[in-house]
Amino acid sequence: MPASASVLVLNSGSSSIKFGLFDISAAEPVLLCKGLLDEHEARPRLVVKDPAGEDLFETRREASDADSGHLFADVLGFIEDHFGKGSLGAVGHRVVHGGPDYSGPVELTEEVTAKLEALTPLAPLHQPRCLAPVHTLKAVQPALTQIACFDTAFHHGLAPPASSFAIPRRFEARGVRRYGFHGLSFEYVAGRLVEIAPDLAARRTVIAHLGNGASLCALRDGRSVDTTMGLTPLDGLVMGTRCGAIDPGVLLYLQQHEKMSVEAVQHLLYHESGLLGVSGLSSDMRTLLASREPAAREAIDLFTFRAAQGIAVMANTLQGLDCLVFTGGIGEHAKEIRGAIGERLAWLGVHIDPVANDTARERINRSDSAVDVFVVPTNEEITIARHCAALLRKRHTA
Ligand SMILES: Nc1ncnc2c1ncn2[C@@H]1O[C@H](COP(=O)(O)OP(=O)(O)O)[C@@H](O)[C@H]1O
Ligand SMILES: CC(=O)OP(=O)(O)O
Ligand SMILES: [Mg+2]
Repeated sequence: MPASASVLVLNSGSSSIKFGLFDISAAEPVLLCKGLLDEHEARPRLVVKDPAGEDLFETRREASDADSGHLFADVLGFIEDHFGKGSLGAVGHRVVHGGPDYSGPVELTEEVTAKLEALTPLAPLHQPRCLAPVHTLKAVQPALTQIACFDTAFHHGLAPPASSFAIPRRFEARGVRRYGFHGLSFEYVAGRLVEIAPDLAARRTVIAHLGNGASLCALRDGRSVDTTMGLTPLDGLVMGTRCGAIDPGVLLYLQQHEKMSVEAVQHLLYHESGLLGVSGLSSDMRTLLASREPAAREAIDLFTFRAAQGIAVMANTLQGLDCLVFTGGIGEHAKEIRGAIGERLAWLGVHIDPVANDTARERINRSDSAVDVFVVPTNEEITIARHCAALLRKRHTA
């Protein structure tokens, strides 16, 4: 491989840290290997697989190594051993919040990194996890180019009224508005839709990204015109441990009557709510689907009720619905959830074919469905690799 021809992509989500190494010497990035940094086990683990999913490498850290940052350095070591010294041209990071200033990828200088760290109160579950590896990798290889790609960027064109909150306007001027997240996923899925169903791609589409975090995006002409997450990734749908949209009076009540501190309310809403809070069992949809506990069923019902409700709201923004796409861990794998959401939306002309839904091979609607329904596996990592490759090329030709 030519020197500096690859990009390492890190995707730090709320429940997982995934990565991919891409060759960017051709127009379209090619996956060389992928992996997972697993912090949930007693000893943090790094697993690297080839593009087909066969194991290439695995290492574990001591339990005392509470900071899994060392694992990022292990990834660099693996790349040097396997692909040669100097083969890595840059690292691309998924950064959840880009704030008002960033509508596209940006190089992570110290100034930019500090600016993004200041946004931590707006994404406390994600922003520190996204930015921690920037420091670790800088300490190991100070000369390495690091690039941030934002969840918020895809929604940068959101305009009032979709982007506005009904509070005095002076707050909007200070950046208090709907930003929206999961943009790297929506961008990828919108691109795939152009390939799968070119006649539909410009039409009224809702993409349902249902993972540990969950949100909806309404697209017209492939662009975001509304979304369920807001200033923070707490708004909108029921999530693994997040509450989604909630009467803001509840927050006041918890502070005034339950005497909870701001930090305690933040912890409750980000870490203890959602599927976990309602079921009292788990934030993981697989566990809930396998459970016979009534509380698990109640959590699932609330999840599908609110997802269907949100899709109807997005359809109203679009003044109709032509196409519905499921993605994310739950959207791609949980046929029961897709089926239940479809049933709640039958009045809107959503009719899912049970056999196609079982196999989840792209199109899953019945032939008499007014709405075309698809399952499209997301790929935030390749979206980041594409952005990094474009930025590096621009820098080269500048
Ligand atoms: N086969 C499956 N059936 C049902 N749910 C699944 C399945 N596989 C993954 N999930 C769910 O997907 C969610 C994680 O989604 P994912 O998009 O991978 O997370 P993240 O938001 O961390 O990127 C979990 O709730 C998990 O239970
Ligand atoms: C923004 C967000 O909620 O991301 P994730 O689903 O990866 O937690
Ligand atoms: Mg995710």
